[in-house]
Parts: sequence; structure tokens; C-alpha cells
Amino acid sequence: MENPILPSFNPKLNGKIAIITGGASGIGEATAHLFAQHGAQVVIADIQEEKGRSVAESIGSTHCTFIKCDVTDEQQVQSLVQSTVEIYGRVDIMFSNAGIGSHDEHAQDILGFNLDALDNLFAVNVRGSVACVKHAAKAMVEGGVRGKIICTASSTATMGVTRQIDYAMSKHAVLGLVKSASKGLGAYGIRVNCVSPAAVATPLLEKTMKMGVEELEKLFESFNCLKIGALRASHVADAVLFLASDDSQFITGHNLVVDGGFQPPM
Ligand SMILES: NC(=O)c1ccc[n+]([C@@H]2O[C@H](COP(=O)([O-])OP(=O)(O)OC[C@H]3O[C@@H](n4cnc5c(N)ncnc54)[C@H](O)[C@@H]3O)[C@@H](O)[C@H]2O)c1
Repeated sequence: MENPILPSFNPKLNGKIAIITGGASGIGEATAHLFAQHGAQVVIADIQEEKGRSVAESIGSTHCTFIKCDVTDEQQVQSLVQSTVEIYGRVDIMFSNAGIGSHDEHAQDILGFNLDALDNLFAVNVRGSVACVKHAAKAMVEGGVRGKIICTASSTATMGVTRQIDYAMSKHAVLGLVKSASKGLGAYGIRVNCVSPAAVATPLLEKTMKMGVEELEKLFESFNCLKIGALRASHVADAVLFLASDDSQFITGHNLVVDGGFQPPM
């Protein structure tokens, strides 16, 4: 018998088909687990094949599959979306999350700016995001699906920085993409939003900052106004779930900042 006081678990994505790029690690991996717990069929798309397959296996083959995809290659993104439609019938949710940090050998301040490194970074963070939004939106429009598209921007998407300028610039572009795509896709009932996390101790940050998880969490926790511990990938996944579900039915073109009041010394 149902307990009238304790609410029963309410799956928010029952039967939804979701693609998660960069789902083999970090924020994407946490979101893949959460989406599957909420009843979605998840397609993890990533360049890390072994890791991606192992995450999909840990979720279970009935709820999750892996498709190798490099988001810098538009053809691969198109074929990722096509395969998803062929296998599952449609795409309801695109979480365009794959991303990389600044090249670790270059601080990427304005005087030492390495433009080749900027091109590489933009190929993933900007070009990759555009390809994912474009092809998911096309499939949604063609299938008459009132889909949800969520991108991962960053707290640096709205601030100037002294180092890793290329990364901050790429996330400003993701925000511009989200705001613009939401205008064009609103007519089809498709919502486009982004999450903007502050620092989360994932492999991306470990590589860029050359620090371990504990050290990173201790450092970044000290910059948060909210003193409840470190920001984790699961906190970001909760925000993505909100934007992917009907809990956010009238929200589009929005930048959902997940940062605990993060204020880094610039
Ligand atoms: N970790 C942070 O502090 C932080 C903060 C704000 C925003 N973000 C953003 O969150 C997103 C996820 O990053 P994360 O922190 O979970 O890092 P992560 O390194 O754990 O995960 C990123 C994933 O993207 C994949 N990827 C990289 N290039 C790809 C490509 N060309 N095609 C397909 N997949 C590719 C990687 O293989 C990896 O699995 C990124 O867009 C990142 O910029 C991270």
C-alpha cells in the first residue's frame, strides 16, 4: 500500500530517448545514470570507446547504449542522430555536453595566446555543440517531437578571465548558440537551454589544472558562498534533468547557473 506521507518515486523521463555527448565521463556520465534512473533510454556518444561502453554496461543494455562519435565531425553527429532515430524511433532529448579544457601547455592569457590551440578547442566546444543542436533539432522537427536540447556552457560563459581565455570564449559562444537556437526552435515547441557549472573535479579539470580530485575540490570549495561541500557532477546532472523534464515546461533560452555562488579571485 502506498504511503500517503512519503511521496513515491516519480520518474521524470519515462520512455524518453536521450542522447548524451561526452557521456563516458564526468558530468555526462552522472547525467546518463540519472536519466536512466528516471526511465529514459540513453545513448552515450563519446570518443572514449572503452570508457563509454563500460558506462553503458554499468547502466544496463536495456536502458543504455554506446555509439562512438567525434562531435567535431558533422557527419558523425548526423549519423549518431540518424542511428538513434533508426533504433529507437525518435530523439526526445539532446544533452550536448562533450567538451575539452584549454591546452595544458598554454596558459592562454591574452599576451601568450596560442591560436592553433584555440582552433582545436573551438572545434569541440563550439563546432561540436552547433552540430549536435542542429542535427538533434532537425530530427525533432522532422519527427514532430517537442524535444528538449540542453548544452553544457560554464560559469565562465558570462565572465572575463585572465587565463584560459579560449575556454571562456568557447562557452560564451555556447550561450549565444542556446539563446539563438531557442528563438528559431520555439515555433516547433522545442526548448533549448544550458547549464553553467562552476568547477567540478572531473578528468577535464584534473588535466587542465594538473591536480587531483581532493585538491581541486578543496580549492574550489573555498570560492563558493554556499558552504555545503564541493560542487559535484551529480549536482549538475540534477539541473540537466530539470531542463530535460516537464518540470521546466515554459523555460527556454535559459542559462541555469549551478555554482553555489562561486566567486573566483580573477
Ligand atoms: N569540470 C568542470 O569544472 C566544468 C565546468 C563547467 C563546464 N564544464 C563542461 O562540462 C562538460 C563536460 O565536461 P566534464 O567536466 O564532465 O569533463 P570530462 O573530461 O569528464 O568529460 C568530457 C567528455 O567529453 C568527451 N569528449 C571530448 N572531446 C570529444 C569529442 N570530440 N567528441 C565526443 N566526445 C568528446 C570526453 O571523451 C569525455 O568523456 C564540458 O563541456 C565542459 O566544458 C566542466
